[in-house]
Amino acid sequence: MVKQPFSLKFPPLLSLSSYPSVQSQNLDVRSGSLHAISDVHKIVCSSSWRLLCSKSSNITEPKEGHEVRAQVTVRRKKLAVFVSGGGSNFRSIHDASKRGSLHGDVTVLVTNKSECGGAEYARNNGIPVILFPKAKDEPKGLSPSDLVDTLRKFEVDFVLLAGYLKLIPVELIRAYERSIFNIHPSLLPAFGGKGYYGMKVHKAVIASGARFSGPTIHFVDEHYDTGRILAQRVVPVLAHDTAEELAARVLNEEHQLYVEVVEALCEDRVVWREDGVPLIQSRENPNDFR
Ligand SMILES: Nc1nc2c(c(=O)[nH]1)N[C@@H](CN(C=O)c1ccc(C(=O)N[C@@H](CCC(=O)O)C(=O)O)cc1)CN2
Ligand SMILES: NCC(=O)N[C@@H]1O[C@H](COP(=O)([O-])[O-])[C@@H](O)[C@H]1O
Repeated sequence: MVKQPFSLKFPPLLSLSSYPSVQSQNLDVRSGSLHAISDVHKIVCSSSWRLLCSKSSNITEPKEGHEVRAQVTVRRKKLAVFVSGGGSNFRSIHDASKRGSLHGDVTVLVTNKSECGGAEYARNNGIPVILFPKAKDEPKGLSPSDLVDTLRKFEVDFVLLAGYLKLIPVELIRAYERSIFNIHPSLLPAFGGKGYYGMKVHKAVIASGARFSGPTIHFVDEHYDTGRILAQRVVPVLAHDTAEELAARVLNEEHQLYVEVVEALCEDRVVWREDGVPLIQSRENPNDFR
């Protein structure tokens, strides 16, 4: 679950102890010197930040103008990805996990199309595949509460929808509060909702005369595409674009954007502004949010 590590009041207070997955005993900080701790993520704190740490740590207040670098161990996250088609976003996320840029692992794939490209890729990479919901003509399948129980057994932290075309049931929404995300191929709230998926989205964008489009990543709530927007990228819609050309341009940005967002999720860098808007804290500069 995306916790509220701190509310964004300036000067922002970074309370490590509010990071649920932080083991403060791994905190070993001296101004200017860092000790390598496996799976370490550095939080650079300039003097404008006050680092409130758990009692057991021995952080000293930064001298004026000094940087304090805190190293904390963030627990590696477990990811469930939901697909219905080719799974190129799923593969991008899995690639980032394998190359080490993403502090998490895809531990299970969920699909309503057991023979789709994403499911085949998962089976070829040793990732368990779960069918949900079953097709009407299939004998038995998981109920929504069975699905929740199964994801709990896999100790899933975040649920990532990537081209999944069925409505996520409210049981899962409630069980994974603020922990289910979706990527949509338009600049929501435009061109979203029931009936807007795949090429239908790009055809509607072109027909509308819109000059820009791009992917949106948002929190998932009970309705299609109405959850809080977390990240977007913009691409031009060219005068003579076909839907396929626009789709390819948007998809290229999707692959990069989803990896960036999931990296932030796995490093506990998603925070909530006081008005309820979620923000992503920059990995390089903790004073930078977008
Ligand atoms: N509870 C939620 N479930 C899902 C969401 C969501 O935001 N909340 N996002 C969708 C993904 N999506 C857009 O990003 C989307 C997918 C499918 C549809 C749609 O109209 N589906 C058709 C059925 C299509 C099919 O079975 O082939 C329909 O429901 O009639 C709209 C938007 C994933 N789930
Ligand atoms: N409304 C949902 C929707 O249209 N999702 C879109 O399906 C495609 C899946 O591609 P992929 O299977 O190659 O990741 C992606 O373009 C994604 O934005």
